[in-house]
Amino acid sequence: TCTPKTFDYVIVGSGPAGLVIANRLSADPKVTVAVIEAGDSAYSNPNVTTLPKLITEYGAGLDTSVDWSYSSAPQTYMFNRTLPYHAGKALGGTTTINGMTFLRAEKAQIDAWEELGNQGWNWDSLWDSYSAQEGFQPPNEEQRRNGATYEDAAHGFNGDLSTGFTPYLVGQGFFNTLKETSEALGYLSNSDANDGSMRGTTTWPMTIDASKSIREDAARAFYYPVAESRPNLHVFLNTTATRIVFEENECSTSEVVATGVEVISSDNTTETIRGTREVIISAGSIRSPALLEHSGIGNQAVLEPLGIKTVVSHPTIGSNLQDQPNIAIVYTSPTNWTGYPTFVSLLTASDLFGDDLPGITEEIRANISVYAGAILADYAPHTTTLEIQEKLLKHQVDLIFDANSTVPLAEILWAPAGNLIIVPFWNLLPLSRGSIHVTSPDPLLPPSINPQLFQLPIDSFVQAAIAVRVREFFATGPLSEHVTSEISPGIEAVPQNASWRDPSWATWIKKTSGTNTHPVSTCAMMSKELGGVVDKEGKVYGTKNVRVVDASIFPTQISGHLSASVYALAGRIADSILAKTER
Ligand SMILES: Cc1cc2nc3c(=O)[nH]c(=O)nc-3n(C[C@H](O)[C@H](O)[C@H](O)COP(=O)(O)OP(=O)(O)OC[C@H]3O[C@@H](n4cnc5c(N)ncnc54)[C@H](O)[C@@H]3O)c2cc1C
Repeated sequence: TCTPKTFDYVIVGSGPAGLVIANRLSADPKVTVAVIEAGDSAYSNPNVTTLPKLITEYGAGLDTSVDWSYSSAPQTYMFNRTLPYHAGKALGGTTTINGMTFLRAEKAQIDAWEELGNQGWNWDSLWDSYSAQEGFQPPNEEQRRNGATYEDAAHGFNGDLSTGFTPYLVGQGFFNTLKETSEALGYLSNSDANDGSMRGTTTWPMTIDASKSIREDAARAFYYPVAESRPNLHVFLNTTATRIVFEENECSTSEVVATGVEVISSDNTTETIRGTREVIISAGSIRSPALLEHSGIGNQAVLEPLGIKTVVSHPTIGSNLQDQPNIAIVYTSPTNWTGYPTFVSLLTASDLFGDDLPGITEEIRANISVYAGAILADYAPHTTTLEIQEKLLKHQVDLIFDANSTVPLAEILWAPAGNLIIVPFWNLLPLSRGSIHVTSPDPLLPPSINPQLFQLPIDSFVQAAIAVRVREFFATGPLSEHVTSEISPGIEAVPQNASWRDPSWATWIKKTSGTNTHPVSTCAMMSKELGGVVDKEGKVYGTKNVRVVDASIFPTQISGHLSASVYALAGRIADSILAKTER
């Protein structure tokens, strides 16, 4: 049979965003949809489907065929280290390799998206999408005994995306030990972090189909169930989009019109897949800005030296990258722990800094202009202004450092494993800003990924403040009864009573941290005045029919894990595309 090459909608990328949009648009049999995906199907790939039974089994798909396996640019503020940077390359995108943690965001964070020029974007309106998509499978008795709790009001039960607790949840009383310790230290316990109030110690559900003990990636939720019944939905696998093709109109000064996407197939043939209504880019935070740049949409200072003609000038594309650093404290334990841990403490700035909060807040506020200057100095020329950068930082600081803020700033995972308790943790909301830009005219080469972790010293202070709290947990009963000694960083590297300002913390952190690979905001959805790349419906400013819909358009980083909110954001934008076509 002959494959059609003209569709109403062409979607690049089949991650959670691309597949939600494809699913929703192709529900109408009269509408034709193409999805272009550089990777292959991972339907029966055991590195993808198998649920880890132990934390050491986590990440089977990493650095295999379903991972782009990028590296970061050398990190100026981390002794010039280059960090591994994972991103999924398969039907299902990064949900085929991710940790499957299902945690949405803090309500105030999504409400704040509206303040950045996205009228109508707030927690309550996003909730419709969050809950309609979710098919929550409540925990069984054994899981409850091991710490799984939930609230009905925090979940949807009838959606396509199955969520639930791991069948291998660690027992041996670990969660109760953690919870009692957390409460002894004065932190909240949270019976369900998915209702917009994330703070506290809790267990998290995962994107899994608990009934089959299998990973619920984006394709399993939104593609395979409809694939056979929708001949109007066509997926091009092993096919890489190289640039957006525009209508030739030399004299037009108005919005450019996309007519399709140029692709290279696995057999190395180049062709154009035509989209008569829209081209939707869902290639993720790393490749969406790169694809726009290769198509001539971007910052002229980046494009011109590579010989790429600027079709639409967009100085901020690829800038504003926000990612998180990840590091672990490790203790030995006399107990031999088995099972898969999904235990977390989410702490706010006041939980972290306690009595130091007013002082550090004052220091941060006094330095906003300095921070903005440092960010600008690391950006490509002419990206944004000091005034706008200050405004964006102030918006973030207000959310996090207000004395009554409920926004989690720290995520601490508790992972008992064999005779160890491993505790990865991260500053959820760094103020540092990085960038992703193409460095070659060859669209098959990956862009330079530069998260600029620890560009601003405040970010390592936050990371150190978390570390101090983790040590306090281990020194407090009943958790203290389950550990013998600290093996990372160890008191030789960081003295036992080192405060968060102690330089030994900063040294260890910068020498040892990796990235948490939660990149967002490289094509931010914000008002044009603030340097937004897309409007509140994902449409790229200056184009008639190009949208970006994926994690790259998050206006800000969030305290949840990203996939739940990527699904919901895509669902909401699908609503607005459908509402337009019905008009
Ligand atoms: C190691 C790791 C662990 C994570 N753990 C969690 C977790 O536990 N919970 C959670 O919620 N989130 C987690 N995340 C984050 C989450 O999975 C991603 O944020 C989310 O999948 C992003 O969705 P997306 O649609 O924006 O892009 P992606 O899921 O990255 O999808 C983009 C797709 O586009 C394709 N593509 C890119 N360029 C092109 C091109 N030019 N042509 C054709 N196709 C292209 C890619 O191959 C990919 O399939 C994790 C991420 C990583 C890397």
